[in-house]
Amino acid sequence: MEEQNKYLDLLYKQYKNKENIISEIINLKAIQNLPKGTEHFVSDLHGEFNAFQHLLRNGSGNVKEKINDVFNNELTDKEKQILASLIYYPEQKLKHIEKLIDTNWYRQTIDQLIRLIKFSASKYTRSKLRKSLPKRFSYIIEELLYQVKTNTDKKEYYNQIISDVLTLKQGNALIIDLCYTIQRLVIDHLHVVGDIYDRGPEPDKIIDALIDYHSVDIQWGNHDIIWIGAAAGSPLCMMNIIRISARYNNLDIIEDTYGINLRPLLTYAEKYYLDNEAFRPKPTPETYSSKEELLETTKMHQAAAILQFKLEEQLVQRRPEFDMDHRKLLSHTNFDQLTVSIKGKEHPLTNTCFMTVNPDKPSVLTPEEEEIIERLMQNFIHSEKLKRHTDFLVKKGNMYLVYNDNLLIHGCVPLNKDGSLKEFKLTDGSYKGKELLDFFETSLRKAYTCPETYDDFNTDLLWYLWSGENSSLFGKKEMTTFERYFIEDKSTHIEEKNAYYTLRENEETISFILSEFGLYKDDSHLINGHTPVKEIKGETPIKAGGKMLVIDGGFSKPYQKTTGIAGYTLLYNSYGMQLVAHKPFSSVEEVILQNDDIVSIKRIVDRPVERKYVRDTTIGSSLQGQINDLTKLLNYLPY
Ligand SMILES: O=P(O)(O)OC[C@H]1O[C@](O)(COP(=O)(O)O)[C@@H](O)[C@@H]1O
Ligand SMILES: [Mn+2]
Repeated sequence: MEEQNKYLDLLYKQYKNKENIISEIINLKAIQNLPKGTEHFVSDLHGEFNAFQHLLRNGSGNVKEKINDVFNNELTDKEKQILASLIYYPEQKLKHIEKLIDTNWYRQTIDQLIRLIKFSASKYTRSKLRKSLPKRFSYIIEELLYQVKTNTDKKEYYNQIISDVLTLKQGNALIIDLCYTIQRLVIDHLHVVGDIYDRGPEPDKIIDALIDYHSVDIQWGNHDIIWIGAAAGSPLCMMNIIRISARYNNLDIIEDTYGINLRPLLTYAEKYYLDNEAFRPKPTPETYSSKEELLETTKMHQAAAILQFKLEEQLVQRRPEFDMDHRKLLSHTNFDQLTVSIKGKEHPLTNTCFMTVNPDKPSVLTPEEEEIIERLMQNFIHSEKLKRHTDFLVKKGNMYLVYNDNLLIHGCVPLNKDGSLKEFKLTDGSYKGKELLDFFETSLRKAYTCPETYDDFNTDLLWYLWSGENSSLFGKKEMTTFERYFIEDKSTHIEEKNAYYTLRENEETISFILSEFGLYKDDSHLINGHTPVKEIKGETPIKAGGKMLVIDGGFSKPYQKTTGIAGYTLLYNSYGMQLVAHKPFSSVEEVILQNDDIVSIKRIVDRPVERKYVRDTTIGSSLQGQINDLTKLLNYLPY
C-alpha cells in the first residue's frame, strides 16, 4: 500500500493538477478508440538496400492503395501511377519533369498531396500527426490540412499561402516534404524479421535507414547474429563474415564501410593460395575492376574458409556439450589421399587448398595466422561504425517478439518429429521452446558486453546460433559449408531441416507453439522468415490454415532464381492481414522514367469479423495500464 502511494505521489508530480490528469485520461481513451495503425513486416533483406528502400517508400503498395481510395474515378490509372512515383522519389521525379510543370501543376499537386495526407492521417490523433510533419513547413502544412473548403474568406487565404510558397520558389521543397509525410503516415510500425546482412551489397545502408525510421523492431536472423558475434569478439563469427563477404564479392563492406584493414589477410592469402574455381566469388562481373581483383578475392576467400574451419574445430573441441564432433571435418580428412570421411563414407575432395593445414594437428593455427586473427579481431571490435550498427541491432532486436497477438521468429522453434519441443541439453541445464529462445537471448546479450573475451561459453554460443542443431535461427541439422566447397557429390550438401519445417503446415502444431508463447486467441499468427518460399514449385507462404505465414521471398538477388519472385511482405491494418508478393525491383530510374513499380500482388490472409482498434493491441494494453493508474490517482487525491 505504502509502495503504491509513493508511486501515486510521484505520478502526481508529473501531472501537477487534477485538470491535467483528467485531460490525459480523456486523451488516452480517445487514442484507444482509434483504428489500429498499420504494421509492415519484412524479412531476409540480405543487403538489398535499393529494393528495401523502395518498399519503405511505397509501403508495400499501401501508398498506391490510398491513391486509389482518394482519387478513385477522379484520376486515370496513368495519372495515379505518376502521382505514386512522385510520392516515392520526389526529388528525382521533380527533376525529371522540371520542364513540363507550371504553377497550375504545383497548385493541383499540392492539393492532391494534402488530400492524401488528410486521408492517411485519419487514423491518428492531431498530436501524432503534428509530430509526423516535417519541421520546416509544419505551420503551412497544418494550415492547409485544416482548411475548410466552403469558407470563401479562408480559401483566399490558402490560395495566398500557396502563391507565396511558389513566389519564394519553395514549391519543390514543400512537395518533397509532403511526399515524405505520406510515406511516413501509411506505415505506423515496421517489423524486420531477420537477416539484414550478407550476400547483398549494402546492409549498412539498410541499418542506417532503420536507425532513422520512426518505429521499428527487429527479430535477429542467423546472418545478423554473425555480425553481432564479430563485434562481440568471436573470431569464428568474424572469419565467417569475411568468408561470406568474399564469396559474394562484398569485401568493400568490411574495408570501406566499416574501415577494417584487410591488408594483412590479403598479404597472407597471396603467400599461400592460388586461383581456385570453387572459391571464385559469385558472379557479378560488372563489379570487378580487374582480373587481379578477382584473383585477390578468390585467395582471401580460401584463406578465410580454412581459418574458419580451423577455428570451428577448436570450438567444437572445447564445447563437447554442443555435440558438434561430426563437424570436425579437417580431422576427418586424409591429406595424402585427399579424401574425407563423413558418416562412415569416404569422399574424394576437389579444389582443395590445405597449404597451411598441419595434417597431424589440423586445427592448429600457425603463429602468423594467430597474429592476423588477433589484428583483425581488434579492428572489428574497435570499428566505430560497426559498433554503432550492432549496438542498434542489439538494442532494437530480440530472438522473438510477441506483438499484437502474433509471434515473430526468424527461423523456428526446434521440434522433435512427434511435434514435441526439442531439448537442448547443456551441462548446467536443458532448454526447450520459449525458455530456449530466452536462454539464447540472455547469452547473446552477455557475450556482447565482453568483446575482449573470445572463447567464453556465451561467445561460443553465438556460433552455435549460426550453425547448431538446436538453434532457433538455423533450424537445420548441420551446415555443410566444407562439403559445398570440396565435395562434388551433391548429396553431401543437403542440410536436413528440423521437423518444424514439415510440421508447421499443421494448424495444431502452430497453435501448440503459439500457446507456448502465451498466445491462445484464434486470430494469432506465427510469422517466419529464413526459408525462401519457392513459388515456382508451387509452395505457398500461407500455411496451417492461415495461422503460419512465411515472408522470406528472397530479396536476395542470387536467390531469386529459386523463388521466382522478389519477396513477400506483410501488412496488418485494422481490417486484417494482407500478404504482398513483389516482382524483382529493377531500379529507381525505371520507377521515375516509366512510373513503373514492383507490381505487388496482394492476398488477403484473413479479415477479422470486427475491425481492430488501438485498445485491442499491445500498445493499447499499455495505454490501458496508464488509464488505470491515472484513474487510481484521481480517486487517491483528497479533493
Ligand atoms: O548459398 P550459400 O552462400 O552457399 O549459403 C548457403 C548457406 O546459407 C544458409 O542457407 C544460411 O543462410 P540463410 O539463413 O539465408 O538460409 C546455410 O544453411 C547454407 O549452408
Ligand atoms: Mn536466415
